[in-house]
Amino acid sequence: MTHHPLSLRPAPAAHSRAAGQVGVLLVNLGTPDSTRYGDVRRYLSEFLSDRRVIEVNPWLWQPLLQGVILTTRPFRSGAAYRRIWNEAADESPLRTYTRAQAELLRQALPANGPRIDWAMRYGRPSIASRLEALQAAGCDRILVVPLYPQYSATTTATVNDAAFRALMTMRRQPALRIAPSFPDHPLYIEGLARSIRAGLAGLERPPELLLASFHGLPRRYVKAGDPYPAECNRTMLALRRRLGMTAREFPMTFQSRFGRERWLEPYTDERVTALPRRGIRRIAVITPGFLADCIETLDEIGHELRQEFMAAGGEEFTLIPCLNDTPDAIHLLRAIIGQELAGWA
Ligand SMILES: C=CC1=C(C)c2cc3[nH]c(cc4nc(cc5[nH]c(cc1n2)c(C)c5CCC(=O)O)C(CCC(=O)O)=C4C)c(C)c3C=C
Ligand SMILES: [Fe+2]
Ligand SMILES: [Fe+2]
Repeated sequence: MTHHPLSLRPAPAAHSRAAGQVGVLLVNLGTPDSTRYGDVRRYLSEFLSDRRVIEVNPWLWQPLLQGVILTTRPFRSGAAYRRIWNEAADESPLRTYTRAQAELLRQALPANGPRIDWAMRYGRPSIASRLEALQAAGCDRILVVPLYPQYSATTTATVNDAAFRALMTMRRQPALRIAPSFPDHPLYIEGLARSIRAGLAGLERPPELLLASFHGLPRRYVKAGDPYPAECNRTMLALRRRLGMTAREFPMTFQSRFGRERWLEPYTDERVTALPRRGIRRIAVITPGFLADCIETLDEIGHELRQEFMAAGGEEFTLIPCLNDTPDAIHLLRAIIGQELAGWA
């Protein structure tokens, strides 16, 4: 087993011309190139082969993944992506919003400020390709910002892995910083509170229950030390305090269970479909585990969960959007970048 890369890439030619600049790389999860079977399969294969995401012996997991899972799942996921696809730009919403966040940050920052770029952990543009582009543009100091409000080894840590793996092939590496998670950053909480007010403002009758649904995680990972649910709790404590609500009035649940083992509970779908029986027929759902709307929020909540709630006797289902490319999101990212570039910019 080699512990050093065998071929180190030559430093980019432009580097010597304009060195000394600071770069910022925003990174979100990823997305297939299209909704076609082959593209969705390739994307899911990369994602679900990440050993941070699936902690199962690859000798057991890979045959299962490359066999039954990747034969069937891309059809279901492809149909879901087709329902939410941004047809105008021919890309997924997560990609659209991540790019928009980067573009709006560029406009918001001074011309001599840091160079802003964006990448996806799985799919394109890859972290390695954008780190190289930043370096070629003269950035010898780069801040990586994983766009996950709450830390998890399955999301944040694997972004960091990919960034450092890209550096492994460079003879001349940039200095690298990683921004921490921001579960209860005052500007995140403020933005969420404002999005709730805006989301409910247009309704004829207020919902009987407001519920926060976070992406789930196998319980096994939490028992092994993943701090994700503690970070979700920090978001909820701060948001409830900000709104003057109790855990009963504003509960949290976990969505997106995958496979047979136990995930974080309560499960969003079970909790929501039980509500009409208890007389709760108008609900609003917010998803504070995501900075941008994606298949998990727009389709799993906005489409599937809505249908399940209505089929169970629900009457009104309101999905509150993520901060996406709103001024609140840009304000938050500016603050995080400013804070984490201290001493650099
Ligand atoms: C199977 C294991 C998975 C774990 C563990 C997991 C953790 C995790 N994921 C997010 C955020 C996102 N996940 C997204 C999609 C997605 N996630 C999984 C599986 C796990 N996630 C799958 C199979 C998929 C693909 C979608 C599908 O086929 O149904 C996305 C959206 C991507 C998009 O393009 O829209 C996000 C964002 C978090 C925050 C998290 C743990 C904390
Ligand atoms: Fe996920
Ligand atoms: Fe999901």
